[in-house]
Amino acid sequence: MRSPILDYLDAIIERTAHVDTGATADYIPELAAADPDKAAVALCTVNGTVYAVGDTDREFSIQSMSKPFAYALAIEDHGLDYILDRVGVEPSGEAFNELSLDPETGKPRNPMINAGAIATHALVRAEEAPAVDRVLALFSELAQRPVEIDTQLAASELATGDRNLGLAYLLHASGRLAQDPSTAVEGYIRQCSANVTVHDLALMASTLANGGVQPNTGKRLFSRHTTRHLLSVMASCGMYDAAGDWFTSVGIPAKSGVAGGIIGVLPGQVGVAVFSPRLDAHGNSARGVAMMERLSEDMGLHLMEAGRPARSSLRETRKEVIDGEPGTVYVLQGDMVLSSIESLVHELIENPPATDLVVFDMSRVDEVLPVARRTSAAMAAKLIDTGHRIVLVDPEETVPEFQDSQGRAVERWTPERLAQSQLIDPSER
Ligand SMILES: NC(=O)CC[C@H](N)C(=O)O
Repeated sequence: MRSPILDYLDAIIERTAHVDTGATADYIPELAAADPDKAAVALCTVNGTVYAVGDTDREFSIQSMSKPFAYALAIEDHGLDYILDRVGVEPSGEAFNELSLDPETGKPRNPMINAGAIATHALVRAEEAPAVDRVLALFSELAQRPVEIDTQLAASELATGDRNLGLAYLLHASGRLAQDPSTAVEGYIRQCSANVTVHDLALMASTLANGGVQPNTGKRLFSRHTTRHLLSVMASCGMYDAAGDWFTSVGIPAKSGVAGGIIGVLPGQVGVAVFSPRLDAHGNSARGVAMMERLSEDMGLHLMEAGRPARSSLRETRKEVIDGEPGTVYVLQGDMVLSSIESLVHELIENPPATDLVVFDMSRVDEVLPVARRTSAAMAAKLIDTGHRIVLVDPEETVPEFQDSQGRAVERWTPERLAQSQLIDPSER
C-alpha cells in the first residue's frame, strides 16, 4: 500500500507546478544550463524513513546548503567560542555574496553568507585530510551513501569565482582567513559542488531535527548544543536577506542553495528538502519557497504556532482515607513541562491541600523536564515546611532521585500500596 504521506507530497508538487517565476543562477555557467522544470520534495522524520517524490533521482549541487554542515564541523573541531571569535552570528540583511565584513569587528557577519562560509571552510581542521574531504565524508555519513563532487561544475564556478576570491582577499587582509585566499576559495567551491538528491538532503536535515544523531545509523555527528546553535543561526541567517519573510511565513530554520535546493528543519520532528532550479531575487528557489510554504501550512510546521495549549498536568484531585488517615491524592498526567508544572503549582497555592498527607500519583506521567523537577522540589519543600507529609507514587521513575529543595527525601509508595490503603471517602465522590 502506498503511503498517504507520498500521496500528499505528490499533491505539493502538483499544486506548486504553476510557479515558474525566477531564473536559474547565471553567474555559474553550469547552473545556468540546468533544466528549470525539475522539481522534487522529500521529508524524513526523526524516525529515519525518507518519503520522496518528483525528480527524486536528480542530483544537483548542494551549494550553500553545505554551509551549515561545514560550520557545525568547524565548531566540533575547535569549540564554539573559538569559532564565535572568528565568525559572527548576526543576520546581515544583505545578499549572500555581498563584499562586506562587520565594520566594528572585522568579522564576517555570519557563516551562512559567502564571507562567513569561506572563513568557516578554512577553519575546518585539515591536518590529516583536506577540509573538503572531511566535509564530503560528513555529507556521506549524513546521507548514508558516498557523496561526490561534480568536478565539471566546480571548475565552472572556479573560472567565474572572482567575487568569492575578492571576499577571500578581503578576509585575508583583515587577518580573518586561516588559509591563503585561493586555497580557501577552491576548497569552499568544491564543498559547494557536492552532488546530492532531495533524499540525501532530507536525511541530512533530519539529523539536525534529531539533535545531531543520524536517525538510521544512530551515529552522533554533532553535539546537541552545536545542533541547537546551528539551527538558531539557520533560523536568523539561512535565507539571507529574505530571512524575515521566510521565518514569518514558513517559520522553520532553513538553508537554500543556488542550484535550487532548500532544506528546512523542525527540531525534534522532521527534516524537509525541496528542489526546483529557478531562483528568486534573493537566490532562493522560487518554487521551492512555495513548496515549503505549503508544507509548513498543511503540516503545522511553523515554530511560532502556539499549538494546542498544553493540557493541565492535573488529571484529578481526590480526598481519601488512607491507612485510616485523611489524605489528598493529586493524579498527574502527561509531560511535566513549564506550562503544566505552573498550573499544578498554581492549584496547590490557590487551593492548598486540607490534609497533612499529600500523595502525588505520577503513574500517568511520561516525562519530567528539569524546570518541572526544580519547581516541584521547591513546592515540595514549602508543603513539608507547612506540616505536610509527601508521598510520591512514581512507578516509571520519571523522577528517580526526587527530594525536596532542602534535600529532604520524600516517601515513595508503589501504586499497589496506594490502592490497598485507599478507602475513598464516599462524601467526596
Ligand atoms: N547561495 C549559494 O548557494 C552560493 C554558493 C555558491 N557556491 C557561491 O559561492 O556563490
